[in-house]
Amino acid sequence: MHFIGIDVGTGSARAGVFDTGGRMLGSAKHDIALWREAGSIVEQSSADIWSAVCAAVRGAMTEARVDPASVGGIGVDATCSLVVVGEGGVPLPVGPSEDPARDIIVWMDHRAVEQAERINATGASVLSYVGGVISPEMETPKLLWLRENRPEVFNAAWGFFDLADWLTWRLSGSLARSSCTVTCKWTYLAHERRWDPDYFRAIGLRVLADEGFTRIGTEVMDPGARLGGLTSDAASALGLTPGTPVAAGLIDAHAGGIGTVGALGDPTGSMGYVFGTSSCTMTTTREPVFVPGVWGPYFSAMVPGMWLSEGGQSAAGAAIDRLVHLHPAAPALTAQAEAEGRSLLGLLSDEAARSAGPDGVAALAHGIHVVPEFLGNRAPFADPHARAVIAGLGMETDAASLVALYVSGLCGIGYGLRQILKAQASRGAAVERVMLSGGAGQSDLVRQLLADASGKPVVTATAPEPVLLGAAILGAVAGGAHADIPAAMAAMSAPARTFTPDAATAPLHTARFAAFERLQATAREIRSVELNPNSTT
Ligand SMILES: Nc1ncnc2c1ncn2[C@@H]1O[C@H](COP(=O)(O)OP(=O)(O)O)[C@@H](O)[C@H]1O
Ligand SMILES: O=C(CO)[C@H](O)[C@H](O)COP(=O)(O)O
Repeated sequence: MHFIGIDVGTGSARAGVFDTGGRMLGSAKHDIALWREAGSIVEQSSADIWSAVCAAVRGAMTEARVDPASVGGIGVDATCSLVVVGEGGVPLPVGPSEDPARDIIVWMDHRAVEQAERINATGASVLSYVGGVISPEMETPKLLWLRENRPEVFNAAWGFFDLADWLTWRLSGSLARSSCTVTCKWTYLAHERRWDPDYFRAIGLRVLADEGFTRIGTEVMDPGARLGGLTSDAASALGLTPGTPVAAGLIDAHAGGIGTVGALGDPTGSMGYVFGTSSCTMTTTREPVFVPGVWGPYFSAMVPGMWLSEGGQSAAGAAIDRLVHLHPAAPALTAQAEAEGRSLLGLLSDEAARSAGPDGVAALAHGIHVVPEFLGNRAPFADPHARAVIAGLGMETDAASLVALYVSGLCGIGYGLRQILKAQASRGAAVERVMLSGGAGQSDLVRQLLADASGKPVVTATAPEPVLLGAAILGAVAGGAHADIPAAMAAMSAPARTFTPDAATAPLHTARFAAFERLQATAREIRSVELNPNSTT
């Protein structure tokens, strides 16, 4: 039997065909469109994503050369973006472009910062299950924005979906939501199996409670639960067999967690770290752990029956990309990388590995320090207004100085991880290791640097695409090949290599981490002075 995993990231849709042991037999990837506009607006199209998914599944099946009749289950993960559709799934325009094709407010869209602030000011009790502070990246502030700014669209909407739930609806016709999506992004209380109507009434979304939550989900299933079978329409679009089991889905980061944290047995000692456009830290606990500024604790949001604490940064791979493009050597090195069939970041990673001397890679940073918070701090400060800080730049324009900037940015990502590990450990959620996945964590240089900067062993998976594997694990459980998610994780995932923190570079990282925290705190202080100029006199 075979299983298909579908992973919709920010930049592309991927699909992979796996066997019961978790071996990937074929995969394919298709880019997806993204519109950015002033006002922190970032939008996508569900129709475009659906075509990319269909093309990716067909491509993966062709490469795997397996019979569609042998596909025993399909699992899906996607970014936690908000899809807004009218009756029967007709796309509705979520933004000022009025383009109905643009029916998705992307997770990183920060248009609802003010709504999030107002929601936080209510002090509603559900907030203690999102780290104490709701983020503008979550869905209820975005729904409130829609209601206040585009009431005709809000009123006309037949359904509001997290992208993974929209995809499982498109595949199976089931309107059931995943306990992952609604718990992490919509304030569903999975530990009590209910919405809190008082919350919706208090924040200005009374209508959703009054209508019995029909537009945001009345049936909630654990990830991996069988939602139904592939509809004939979906089957013909994907080239698969109608009736193939479809599983309740996951947010993409959580699929990365499922694809990695069970590889060494008990998931509670291992933090899943998904390093893609954003970064996500996924920590599983048996009991709820309340860490201010770290999202959760969420029940049954990743491993069913367990609790999850989720941290990370809104811009991670995207922050490194932005950082290196600020440097004057970036255009020439991009052209060189393209001519060599590499990406600029791939070239910089190779160059850093080649140039590192006995003092280690971090020494290449040459006194440059970066707090890469271009899109705010998700955890542990839950501060969407935070911005990046770069200290120590000179007039250099050569390739070595660009490598130095790249390495400093990666160190900053690692120190952000260290800060989250520290905050969680202080509340009783310490972990022994970090299980890495995501497109930005593919090079050994990045892996070692993350271990050195965070101070924790970094473990990679044998799966070339652990996020896709996590999605396929859902399909395997829905298809009955494994009894439950822990059994499927044990059978389908395995550790590959461990990158142990290098003791020789530990003092340098300790010093750089102190500088990181100092710069971060200073930037926070400067912002507060700007906001209250009279407070210093
Ligand atoms: N060598 C590298 N060093 C740092 N970041 C990288 C490297 N290679 C890729 N990235 C970053 O990884 C991200 C893509 O990862 P991926 O998991 O494919 O993203 P997503 O799932 O969010 O679409 C991009 O933001 C890119 O800048
Ligand atoms: O918010 C998230 C998880 O809760 C993710 O960061 C978001 O879904 C985007 O993921 P990616 O960086 O892999 O595209």
